[in-house]
Amino acid sequence: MIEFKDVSKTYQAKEGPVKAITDVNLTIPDGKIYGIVGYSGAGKSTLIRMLNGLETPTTGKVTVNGQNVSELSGQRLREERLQIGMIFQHFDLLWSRTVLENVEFPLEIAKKGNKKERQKKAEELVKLVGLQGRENAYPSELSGGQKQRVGIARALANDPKILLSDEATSALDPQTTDEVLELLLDINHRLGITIVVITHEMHVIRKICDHVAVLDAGRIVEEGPVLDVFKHPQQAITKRFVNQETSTGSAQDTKTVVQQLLASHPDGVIVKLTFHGDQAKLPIVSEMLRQFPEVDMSIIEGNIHQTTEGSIGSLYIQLEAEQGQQKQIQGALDYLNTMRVETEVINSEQQ
Ligand SMILES: Nc1ncnc2c1ncn2[C@@H]1O[C@H](COP(=O)(O)OP(=O)(O)OP(=O)(O)O)[C@@H](O)[C@H]1O
Repeated sequence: MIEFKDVSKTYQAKEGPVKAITDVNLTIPDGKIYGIVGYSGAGKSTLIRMLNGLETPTTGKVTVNGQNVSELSGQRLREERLQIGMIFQHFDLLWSRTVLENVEFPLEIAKKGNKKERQKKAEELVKLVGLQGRENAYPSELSGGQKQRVGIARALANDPKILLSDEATSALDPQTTDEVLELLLDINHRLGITIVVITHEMHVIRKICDHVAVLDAGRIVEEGPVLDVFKHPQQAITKRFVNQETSTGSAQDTKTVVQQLLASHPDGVIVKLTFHGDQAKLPIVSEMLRQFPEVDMSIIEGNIHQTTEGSIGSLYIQLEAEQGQQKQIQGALDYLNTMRVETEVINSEQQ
């Protein structure tokens, strides 16, 4: 388990003190994939560098598996660091070494086994990350995704209990990002390793994390299971992160379509529906239309995303009914609410 207890960190810069982290309390249980999301300068790197003793808290305590990291030094700190693997945005590979030799490197540093044993271990890891056949390639001959796979294999060489991922997919294109994220998920499932993911992309959080903490100007402003945070973001900054993800078209596109629809169908009611978990798989909307046949529906925009805990989706619809049948629209909305679909009337002539 990883624990941050009342942790603050102030750097002494030339221009004066810089408060990078303020009063952070965080518990990361074993075996979970825990995301820390924040914009540039929020303090993400500082936070994870305190986990392996690369930074020490100014006040408070960081414990990893019951051990206060700042109390460690010398050999004990080196041993503790072997329990923590790390992957980086720019891979940080050794360019003059082959794939296999890069993966062997941390084993050499830790003086583990003989050459043959190290090679065997590295071969297993290269296979685990899906790079068999490329053992003798040099980093310059690999794609970005393949380089990050080498980075992951190297980070796992000393069988760490924790893997820290610092913006590990930020330099990759969307498809390669997803492939690397799938690999991290697979490694978490297969090895039971705890993964701490630092990112500025909510997509990364949604794809693989169980839990998320939102870091803003050095403080954790929101924290919880990923699905809960996506469903009910509390803080403005969290809403911004969630909106990065849950809107397929741009907000402006949706607004334009809504305005056009209202101009052409002035009786319309525009509603945003939010579905989560199993609701997204149920035929709730078709059942609503069966129960309220007087109501016509047009779809404006919709999207659905998968999280590790289930799906979350939003659908913008327009509901219309003949004169005298307006009550049916309210009935339809009430029906959706009883099915625990969140409804938000975003524009209507009746309002
Ligand atoms: N060694 C240092 N000396 C002085 N200030 C620092 C130092 N390292 C970081 N900072 C400052 O601390 C704050 C947090 O930086 P940090 O790198 O942890 O943020 P971040 O969220 O990881 O941002 P980025 O993604 O841009 O690296 C920033 O204001 C940064 O300028």
